[in-house]
Amino acid sequence: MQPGFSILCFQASADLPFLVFYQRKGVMHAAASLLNSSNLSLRFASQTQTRLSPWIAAPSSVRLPLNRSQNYRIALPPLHSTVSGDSTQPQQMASADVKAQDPRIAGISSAIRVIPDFPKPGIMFQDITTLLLDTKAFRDTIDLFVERYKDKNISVVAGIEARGFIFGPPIALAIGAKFVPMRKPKKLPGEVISEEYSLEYGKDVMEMHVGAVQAGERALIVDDLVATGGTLSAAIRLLGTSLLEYQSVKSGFVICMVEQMESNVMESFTIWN
Ligand SMILES: O=P(O)(O)OC[C@H]1O[C@H](OP(=O)(O)OP(=O)(O)O)[C@H](O)[C@@H]1O
Ligand SMILES: Nc1ncnc2[nH]cnc12
Repeated sequence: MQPGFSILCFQASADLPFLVFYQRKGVMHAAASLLNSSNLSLRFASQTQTRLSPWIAAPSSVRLPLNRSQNYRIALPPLHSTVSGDSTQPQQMASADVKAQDPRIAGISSAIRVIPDFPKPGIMFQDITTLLLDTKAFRDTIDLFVERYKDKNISVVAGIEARGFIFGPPIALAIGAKFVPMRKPKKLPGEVISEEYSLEYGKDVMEMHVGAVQAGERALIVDDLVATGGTLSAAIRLLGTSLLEYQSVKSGFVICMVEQMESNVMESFTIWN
């Protein structure tokens, strides 16, 4: 697996160039655009390019796995980050990946041990415990996200159990946000809201405390890896938000920047409170 880094930006306001992120028949699709605020551009796979906005030139080199039964715990192809000199020209995105990557990303990628056939044959397990032993790579991972999000008015970092609990809190502290755990069922003692999501065999549930996030807050969701995207999608639904941005290193270290849309989310949070 090659090292990679990606940012997906999801439309939440009219003035932000966007990526498209959607699910259809259980398949997660994504397509990339530019982030005008940061001069970062990116590319990402789409399996249904015809559904994208016409000016989005979605590359075909990277694609998300089709479904969990096919790919659960099988490593994703790398995602690539790029730097664009002119983020006002989204049509240039497809050729922008010739630009330099952040040099820290290769170190982060190589610090993640890949274990074939764990926990079962055919699976390339991305073991982030080796990255945790490498203080530079660990710090670089946190720094990458902190640098990107420190001035984005984020008030909530939500970490997905369990590995999001490792990377979320240092990011939260560094950007001055609170940390909210998104837990497996029956772990949280207070009143919870729940979101069910599909697993390879059957379903699972993710929970968070009612009142942990208030209407109108802007949140990041942190996890170490996207495989099928089912976990991440459930976290997004749980926050009741509209995804703004999704950022990952290698096949992992996911961050979603989410912001509530006026239409339905605020009512939902009011009800929870
Ligand atoms: O994109 P998906 O197909 O949903 O898979 C990604 C999820 O799988 C892993 O967690 P896991 O469920 O293994 O739990 P753990 O972190 O507690 O080991 C990983 O940390 C993500 O949360
Ligand atoms: N390939 C993978 N490596 C580590 N954790 C995972 N969770 C789901 N797929 C995984």
